[in-house]
Amino acid sequence: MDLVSHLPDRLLFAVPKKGRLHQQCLDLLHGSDIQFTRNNRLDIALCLNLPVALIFLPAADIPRFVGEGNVDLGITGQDQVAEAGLDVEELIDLGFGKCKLQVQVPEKGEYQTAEQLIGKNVVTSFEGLVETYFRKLENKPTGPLATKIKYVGGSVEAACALGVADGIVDLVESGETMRAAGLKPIDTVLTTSAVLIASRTPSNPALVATITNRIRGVIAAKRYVLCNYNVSRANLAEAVKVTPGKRAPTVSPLEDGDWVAVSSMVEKKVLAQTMDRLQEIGATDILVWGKRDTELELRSIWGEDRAYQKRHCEGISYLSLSCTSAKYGGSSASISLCCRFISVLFSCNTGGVCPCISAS
Ligand SMILES: Nc1ncnc2c1ncn2[C@@H]1O[C@H](COP(=O)(O)OP(=O)(O)OP(=O)(O)O)[C@@H](O)[C@H]1O
Ligand SMILES: O=P(O)(O)OC[C@H]1O[C@H](OP(=O)(O)OP(=O)(O)O)[C@H](O)[C@@H]1O
Repeated sequence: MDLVSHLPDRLLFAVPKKGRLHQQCLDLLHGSDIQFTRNNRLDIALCLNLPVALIFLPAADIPRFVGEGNVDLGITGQDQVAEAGLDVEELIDLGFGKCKLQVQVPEKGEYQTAEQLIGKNVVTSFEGLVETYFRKLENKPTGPLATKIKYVGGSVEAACALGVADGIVDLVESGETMRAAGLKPIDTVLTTSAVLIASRTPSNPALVATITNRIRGVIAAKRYVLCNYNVSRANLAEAVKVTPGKRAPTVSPLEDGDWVAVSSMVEKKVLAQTMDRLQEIGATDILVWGKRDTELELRSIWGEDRAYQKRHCEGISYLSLSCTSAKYGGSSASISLCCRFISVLFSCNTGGVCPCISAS
């Protein structure tokens, strides 16, 4: 098919061609039934079931193409949108690609605050955001800055060790890269996650709305599970407070007039606590339906600060978990289970103790 002559009829949708956001974007397109086949080495793919052409671009270039109206829709990081400084419409926070743009300095160095970097060498891939940051810090709205901001395209963390920088500004997720480079954070410039963005002048607003709604549905399905349980009418008000749903729960009468069945959407990250609470209230027959998301569920067990643990789980099917729980008389329990069935843990209150994890 002649790609170029087919493009004008189609809504153009830019997705990152590589890097951290690439695979999750492909998963999102798949979940939204946006079907395509991408020929080897081609950065354009025509959709088979919608008048859409996917354009595979570096994440950093996507805000420019969308902001200047050449492309209708795009997925990239909020950091890239802010860095480009162009007017685009942010339609949905997609909830992945979460990280922070941080000021980092050598762990054992002389700098403890960002102010101490004024007049020094700072290396980054985000020149625009870093200039804005130091303008504020130096209280200099216009004119040349005292701080020397130097651009590098990648491996920013190496700049201090190489003697090019006194401090750097770069993206941090788990913190492993910076720790390994002997750096520590001293300030956060912004927090970011992946977003769906649209041009202010899209070629086909109705199709933009259709795709946006499909993606919103996929995101909701990833974030929520459906929780069903039975509860006595006497405890219904309390149970509804615990499971208010997205809008409201569905409550159906049971043949036993004193009891009702409740069906409600629950955010995965609070599912464990929600199930514990429902049990305390006296709900029975608690069943959870929905796609499992191991990363989210692990986070709900270990908490955000244990995010690094998740790395152990990527690409493996089985985990060994052990935890000491007051519920089990302070004894230690070890189990191996398939990632897909990790939700089994939800029925096991870990008593706030962090389980250990290892791949097996
Ligand atoms: N460690 C990270 N964790 C989560 N999200 C990240 C991380 N690093 C980058 N991102 C997000 O992904 C976007 C693209 O960054 P990435 O470094 O993957 O792009 P790239 O430069 O195109 O790829 P590559 O680094 O493979 O050349 C960033 O703008 C940010 O929003
Ligand atoms: O806090 P962490 O989880 O360690 O992640 C942070 C690293 O991830 C990004 O780089 P990436 O690996 O995408 O490569 P790059 O340096 O070439 O951009 C970022 O630039 C950091 O180097």
